[in-house]
Amino acid sequence: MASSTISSSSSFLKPRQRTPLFPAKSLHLPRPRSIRSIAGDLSTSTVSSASTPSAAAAAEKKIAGPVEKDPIRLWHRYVDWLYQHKDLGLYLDVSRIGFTEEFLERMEPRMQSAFLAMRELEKGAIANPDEGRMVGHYWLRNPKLAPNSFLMTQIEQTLDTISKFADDIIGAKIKPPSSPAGRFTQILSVGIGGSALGPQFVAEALAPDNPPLKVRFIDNTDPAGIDHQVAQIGPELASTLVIVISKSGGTPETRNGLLEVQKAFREAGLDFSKQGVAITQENSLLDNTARIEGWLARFPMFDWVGGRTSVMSAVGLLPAALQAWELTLKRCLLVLH
Ligand SMILES: O=P(O)(O)OC[C@H]1O[C@](O)(CO)[C@@H](O)[C@@H]1O
Repeated sequence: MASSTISSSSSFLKPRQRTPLFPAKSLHLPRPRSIRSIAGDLSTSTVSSASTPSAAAAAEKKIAGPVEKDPIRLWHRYVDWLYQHKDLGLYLDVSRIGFTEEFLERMEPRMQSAFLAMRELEKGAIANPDEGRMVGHYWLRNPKLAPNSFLMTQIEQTLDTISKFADDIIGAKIKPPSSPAGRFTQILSVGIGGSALGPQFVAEALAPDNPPLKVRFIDNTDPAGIDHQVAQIGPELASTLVIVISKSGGTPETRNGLLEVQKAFREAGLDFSKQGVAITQENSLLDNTARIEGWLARFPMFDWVGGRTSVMSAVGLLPAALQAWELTLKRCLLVLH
């Protein structure tokens, strides 16, 4: 989501003479609902901010006008208010929602302050005050949007490292030490919640039918589930790349999965460190474990990327690259951007 698109609302939402409220790409399409239910929501939000029942009723009148029934007036309202985003092929008809002009005027300052907050957020404001963090996952899709050159370089260098590592794994320049296949054939992804959803999305939605490395997931702490995955891998454990993903690096469920997998490696007489990869924040427990044990590779998870929005970080892109998603990583970023 580029700043330029957040703030440039005016060309998209009619009427063009009025001050537009909804910017092109910040609109979230509601589920199809009846006009009355939407108008009802508007009334409810007003009621909650009004102090007395009569004040609430008055405010309700101002915000939610009657839904237009007259076909000519409705047509003009439609022409005025049809929202079009030609690039996205998106049309949204808000004309049948019973909002009034006064409602729009009252909302304008609130919307402008929301846009301002969004612009600030994109420029790197601390948007997560509890943890003192920026929120910048969209910089991953276009590093030039990052608020400073350090972050931009960090994103670009990580991309290059992911590309090279994936090429080396697929091209068998980096091999598992004891595999009869002489190359990695499987990925076992260990991580839960936000650290599993991105790789699962990539595997389900983007990977080709027969990727060079097939992927399996340990995404909860169920011992039977973990055993099941390990048993299904069987002798191919010797050619399995284990990617352990945890932003915090300390999630107990993920650590349980890791310990179980490491036990399976020991029992099979395999050296886990030659097949283990960590994706985590620098200096986390997982990062330190991987560094001290000398794992095959470590990739960063930036503190300004939330788990559930991490698919365009190493969390999603390393599995994507290893499954040879047909586009190169940079092209894929371009497409998603
Ligand atoms: O990536 P981490 O730090 O292991 O965190 C995993 C946990 O964090 C979340 O992604 C978000 O809180 C949860 O879904 C999950 O339980």
